[in-house]
Amino acid sequence: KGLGGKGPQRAPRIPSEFSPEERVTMKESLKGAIQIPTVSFNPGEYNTTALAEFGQYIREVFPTVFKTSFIQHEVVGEYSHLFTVQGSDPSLQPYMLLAHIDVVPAPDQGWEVPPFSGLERDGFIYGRGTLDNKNSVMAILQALELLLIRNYIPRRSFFIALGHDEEVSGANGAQKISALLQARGVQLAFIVDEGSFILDGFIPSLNKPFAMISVSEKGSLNLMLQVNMTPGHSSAPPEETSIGILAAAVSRLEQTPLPNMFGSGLPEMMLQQLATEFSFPVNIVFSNLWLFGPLVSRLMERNYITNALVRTTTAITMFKAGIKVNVIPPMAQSTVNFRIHPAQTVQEVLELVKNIVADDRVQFHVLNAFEPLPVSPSDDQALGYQLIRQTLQSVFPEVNIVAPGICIAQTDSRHYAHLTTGIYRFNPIYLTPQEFRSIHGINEKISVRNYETQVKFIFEFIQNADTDQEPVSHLHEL
Ligand SMILES: CCCCCCCC/C=C\CCCCCCCC(=O)N[C@@H](Cc1ccccc1)C(=O)O
Ligand SMILES: [Zn+2]
Ligand SMILES: [Zn+2]
Repeated sequence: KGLGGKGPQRAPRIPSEFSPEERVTMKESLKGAIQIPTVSFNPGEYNTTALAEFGQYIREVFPTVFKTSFIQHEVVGEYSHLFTVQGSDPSLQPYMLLAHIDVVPAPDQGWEVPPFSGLERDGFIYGRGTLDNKNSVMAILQALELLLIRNYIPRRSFFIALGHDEEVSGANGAQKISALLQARGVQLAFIVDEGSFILDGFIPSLNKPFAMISVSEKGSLNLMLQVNMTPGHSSAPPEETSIGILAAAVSRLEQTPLPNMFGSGLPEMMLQQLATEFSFPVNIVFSNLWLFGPLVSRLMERNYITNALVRTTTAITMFKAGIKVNVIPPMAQSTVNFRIHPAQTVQEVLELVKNIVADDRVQFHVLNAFEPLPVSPSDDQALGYQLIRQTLQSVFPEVNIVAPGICIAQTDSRHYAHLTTGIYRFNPIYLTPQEFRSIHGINEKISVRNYETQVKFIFEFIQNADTDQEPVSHLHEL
């Protein structure tokens, strides 16, 4: 399976071995990046001082990247960065590596060390952005810097796009870079972005980690529900108030999960691929989903993470109402954030929601919506997927399970969907459920070892992508 054949004569491969000094520089550079608080608060509302400082910082720590003649660097939307690395063989279709330099806010409360300190403790570097997503920003540039120092010249061109507002929609970063590339007529072989990991301990009876490469991404719908009622004196209240009506409506939504879509796509494919790794009887259950599908589907619902894989989720995220203690509230508003399963559309979700609320007094306002992303290929012919597999095999020989999955959050890659059919969301680092909770949470941290291996992975990946071989089909014997 995978990439085959021996290509024509080419430059010798550069081994992914780093000196002790390089390893120290690598981790210190990441710490410095964490110390710059590139926080996004709201669309258009960022720490612009920090973003500008970050632009200077990468120039300082990756000087070779910035002075190499075959690399063009452009600042887009004021703070995002686009690198065009010109390969020596124009017949090879370019690809793109994505990451984002902004982070979500991190109040000090609850952190073992201040979130923008970048402190190292017990082999871990702490801080906002260590997993989401300065690790990728720095690892991509670090791997390229180290390759260039070793006189590497790529055969296949590639882009590196570093957005500055992914955490608040990507409208000024990724969307502008995407428009620029489209205007230049760029079509990409594939994209690699954040969005999944080598998952360790997510499935109770699976005792080994597995790499989940997300080949699709959930959509979203932010819906504002509003109820207007005539205001008046609270001493003679009406039977129902705008608050009561709206609270009942959102409660109905919370109590009525949208349909379980298990049976229509990727999670089943993932479990089938994992089946042989489980012991009896789980292996039998997962390899016979035609029979045990309903049982597995119910089990998936029980855990809040696997639940997010099988259905469109409903999260009531905002509620606003009332103006004074003794005034019947004229208006109540609530925002509900739906994450749409790839087997559904925005319109279908909207219809379902209206039927659940079933109250004409509730008005619906779509604040914004994004359709789920198409499923990228993960077969033997899929270059991006196969390159990730191949690189995993050499950098993580202990990880022998690779499966396609769904990204339950949204990534900047969605803004580039018209440039390629192959979008792969994968960070080459181990992640436990506890570490998953630290993303946007507290005590986000990365082990120095994990970070070094991420650099190694990208160092290898860039070289692997120089193949001119199309992935070969696996010949099945009859
Ligand atoms: C059986 C196996 C279980 C597997 C479970 C899956 C485990 C999940 C692993 C990784 C998911 C991490 C995702 C990291 C990417 C986070 C990206 C993000 O936060 N995006 C924002 C973007 C956004 C969108 C709209 C407005 C503002 C920001 C998001 O989705 O909210
Ligand atoms: Zn992110
Ligand atoms: Zn994030």
